[in-house]
Amino acid sequence: MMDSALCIRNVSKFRGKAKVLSDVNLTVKAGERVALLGHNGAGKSTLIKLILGLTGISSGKILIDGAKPGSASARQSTAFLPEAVSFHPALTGREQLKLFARLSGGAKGDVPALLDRVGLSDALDRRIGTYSKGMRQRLGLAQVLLGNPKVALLDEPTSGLDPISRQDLYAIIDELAAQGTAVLIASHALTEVEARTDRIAILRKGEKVADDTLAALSASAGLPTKLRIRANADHADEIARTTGGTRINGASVELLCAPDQKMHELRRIAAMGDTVSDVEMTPPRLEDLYRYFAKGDVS
Ligand SMILES: Nc1ncnc2c1ncn2[C@@H]1O[C@H](COP(=O)(O)OP(=O)(O)OP(=O)(O)O)[C@@H](O)[C@H]1O
Repeated sequence: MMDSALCIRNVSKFRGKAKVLSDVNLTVKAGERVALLGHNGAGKSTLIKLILGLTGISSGKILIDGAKPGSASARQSTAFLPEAVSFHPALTGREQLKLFARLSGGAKGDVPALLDRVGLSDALDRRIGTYSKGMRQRLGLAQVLLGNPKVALLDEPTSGLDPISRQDLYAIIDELAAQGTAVLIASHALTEVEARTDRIAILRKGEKVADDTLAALSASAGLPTKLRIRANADHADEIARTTGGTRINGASVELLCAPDQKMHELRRIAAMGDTVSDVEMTPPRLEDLYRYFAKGDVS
């Protein structure tokens, strides 16, 4: 556990008398991309503030590459991209990155190549005041890349961006992880993080209620897979009767089956021979899992 770039152990946080984080454990290894999900007020921002050393831990421990939050070493190892990153509007993208490199001491990199990498080469010498929100987020990520941090904390990095900009941003996040940075992404954008992270952690009312790969969370939640069976000719009624499924239109039958029943059902459908023309399988999505874990459907 201690070899993780980010290690959060039994962390609790009180705000006055209210316990806003309760005994949270979370680790992120070098090169790992972990999504931090949770309802409004679940404690995501508080956890990020604790990692950044902006507010004190009530009990437990956080280590960033072995260093305590807020220490010079931890600050050197950590990068933070807020939801709406802001820079001095009078600086150009090139000036901002050069300034950041100088202020952060060790950051070295080919600034024009980096701005090209994040799709800002045309805006290199334009004032940031003229940048769109997506351009500012890209510049923020360029800054994160330049710092080559051990841990990157990204708070809703794609909020308010168009679909192409979102994809571009995730490609840059992948690159950040590939260079060995441990990436923690706080987000409400379930579909995005489903495809672009290695692990999902879910907070509910300050407690971590899930932390695993999507596949493992699906297995532990035991949520059903949807099978849609398409009938040949007019065999839909017969298929519905045999499987106990529901007719959803003239030619198809829908059936929900538990994970341990899936293979059994598929064999049964295969045995129906030519009455079936096709079967589509839809496993539970992160949205279903999120509802299960975050909304308290856990029994
Ligand atoms: N400075 C503060 N003083 C008192 N209570 C606070 C403070 N900041 C946050 N809280 C409370 O702590 C709890 C967790 O808030 P937090 O902002 O961490 O949630 P979040 O998961 O980031 O929510 P969102 O998705 O809305 O950003 C909430 O009940 C909030 O009201």
